[in-house]
Amino acid sequence: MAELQFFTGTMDSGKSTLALQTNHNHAARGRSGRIFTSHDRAGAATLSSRLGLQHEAIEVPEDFDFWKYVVGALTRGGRVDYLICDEAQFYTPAQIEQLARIVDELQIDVFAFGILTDFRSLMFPGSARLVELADRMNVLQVEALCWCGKRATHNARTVNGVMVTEGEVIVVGDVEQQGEEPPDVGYEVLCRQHHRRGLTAGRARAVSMIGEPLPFGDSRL
Ligand SMILES: Nc1ncnc2c1ncn2[C@@H]1O[C@H](COP(=O)(O)OP(=O)(O)O)[C@@H](O)[C@H]1O
Ligand SMILES: Cc1cn([C@H]2C[C@H](O)[C@@H](COP(=O)(O)O)O2)c(=O)[nH]c1=O
Repeated sequence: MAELQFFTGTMDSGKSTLALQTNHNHAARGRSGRIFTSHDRAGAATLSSRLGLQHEAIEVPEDFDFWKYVVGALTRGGRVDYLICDEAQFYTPAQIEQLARIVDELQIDVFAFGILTDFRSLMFPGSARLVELADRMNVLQVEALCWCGKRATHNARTVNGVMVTEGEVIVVGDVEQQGEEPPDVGYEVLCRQHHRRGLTAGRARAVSMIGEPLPFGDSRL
């Protein structure tokens, strides 16, 4: 039986790497797949992983119709065994419904990868529909970590190094690496407590460097 599977985790938890590995393993067994993505950091029509791998992909704009695309490919005599769908948080709920229909009516496996919540910790509409419709939901095993060492569960956005909670939902960007200058718009993965309190690594560092003795010790961070 074909399945709609949703692989989710914070930014930088290995989703795109897993998407490329999944494609590799299925293709190595002679299965024929199609790779889709939307707004990848590496540019349009590319699925890229921070481990350095990348693959050509089909870009998914808002008006793209998965059902029409797959039925068209099959009608022209093509073979489609599975779909890899990266950055699925950016797909519309209607597109997620098309993916579920492809699984049910065409018996084609769909592997979708994406983050669950945006920088405000609200679900992306596409991810919410995936949670509602997926046969199986898998949380990535490699834990991305908050600066405090706890498992990171939330994606924070920073503008000039300061965490923000207002702005456009879609802004392509990357997590900052240690020691790097903060970019104009960047992201940082945090535990819930530090996301809720707006306490990024940079702010925690600044607070702990204030000369005055802290009334409650470091525990207030
Ligand atoms: N230099 C590195 N050495 C080993 N692992 C790395 C390195 N750089 C990134 N990674 C791994 O790659 C993961 C990010 O992979 P990626 O597929 O781009 O994530 P996602 O698609 O979830 O944002 C990191 O969590 C880390 O485990
Ligand atoms: C939280 C959040 C993220 N984005 C963007 C930033 C990146 O370009 C992608 C996530 O990619 P990754 O492979 O999972 O690292 O999403 C956004 O547009 N809006 C947000 O709120």
